[in-house]
Amino acid sequence: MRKYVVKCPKCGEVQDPYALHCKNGDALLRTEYSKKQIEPADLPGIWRYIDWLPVNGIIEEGTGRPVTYKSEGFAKELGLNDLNITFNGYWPEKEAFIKTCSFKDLESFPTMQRLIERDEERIMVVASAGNTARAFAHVASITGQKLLLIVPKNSIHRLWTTNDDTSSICTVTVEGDYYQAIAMAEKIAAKEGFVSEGGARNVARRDGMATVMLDAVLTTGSLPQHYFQAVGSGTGGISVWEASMRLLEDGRFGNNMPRLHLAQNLPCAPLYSLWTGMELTGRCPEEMHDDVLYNRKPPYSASGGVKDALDDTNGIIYGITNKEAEDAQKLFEETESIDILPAPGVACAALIKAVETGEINDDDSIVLNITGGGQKRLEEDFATKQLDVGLSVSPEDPDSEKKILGKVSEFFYKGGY
Ligand SMILES: Cc1ncc(COP(=O)(O)O)c(C=O)c1O
Repeated sequence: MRKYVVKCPKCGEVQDPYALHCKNGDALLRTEYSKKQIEPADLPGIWRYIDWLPVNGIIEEGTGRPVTYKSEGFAKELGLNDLNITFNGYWPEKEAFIKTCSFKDLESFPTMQRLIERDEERIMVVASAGNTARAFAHVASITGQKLLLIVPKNSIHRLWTTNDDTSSICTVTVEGDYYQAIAMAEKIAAKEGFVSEGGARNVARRDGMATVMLDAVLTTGSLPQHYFQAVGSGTGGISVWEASMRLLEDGRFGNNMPRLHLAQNLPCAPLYSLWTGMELTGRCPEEMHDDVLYNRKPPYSASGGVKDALDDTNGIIYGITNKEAEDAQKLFEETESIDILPAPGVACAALIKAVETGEINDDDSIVLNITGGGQKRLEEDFATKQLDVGLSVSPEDPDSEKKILGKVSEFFYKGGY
């Protein structure tokens, strides 16, 4: 029996396991695993959840995974009795070993493993506002897979690594925002010799992020009533919804579909705007607490996308101001004694808001996804180095594609391709 099939949730047709689109429409394809009850494996990192990852082997160096623990400090501050934190980052005292300090490693490792299983020789193209690029650079520096990163110029401070060998990574910056980096990456990925990692449409990325809910539920023993996360594309929200469906079918963790509480950073909050119908104006992404949360084209209305996830879970989206996010981040860091990235500060603020508005009760079971943290903690243990930028292009430059292809040829093939 096959370990899994990739199916369209709308038309029900089984598709090629590596397909990114349904032949019959725009739905996000979904993995269906033969094994209906998950058994944690004695493997490092997220591979512990290999039963529900669309891979057959593992990358052993990928030892990071989400770690769930019951909050005391932050919970007490908010008056909550069952707040569980799923921490994605570096915090060895809690056995958290994600060395890029964000949950994007949960996506990059299974995606890379699938490329290996497919004997993929082409150059993988990744567009990112920073944390995703760092996660893909990390795994590529381990496996040696050729990687072209396309990132907005103002995100380069996030492109650091703890690994020495970065010879398989070519980095290009775009003078523009994340959307312009995505648009450029799409053009390059469509050319011969390149492969796109697929973004929200890649089941390996989503099932990798789904391990947040798997870890939370296997640690606490039951599906939570509420799940909080800061979102840009909302892919993490879709992923935990899909994980919850599998856990419901598993049958051992209760009958409760967790309610999604997604949080966006105002005023640059396209998902919040789509969901509320409210028009927002502001200088985006400059005016944000964390610009990794700005995605101008999130997968909202496609079948199996963010809207379906919210509808099915009676979900809610919060609009969070910079001040609210800053205060919440500070409170979390002080009460839990670990540094976190700015993005999860937005999720912390949403949780505070939910308590204040009565969306949740003191005794409700809650999972708070800290999507990134421990960077300061990591710097105590490891030296980090910035990735070199090979080229900078402007989206207005009609020769930008040509320049990127020239750079790639020089970087990987010494100009000979
Ligand atoms: C730390 C962190 N949290 C949350 C998000 C939002 O994730 P998504 O765009 O999948 O919704 C990102 C995106 O890059 C991130 O880096």
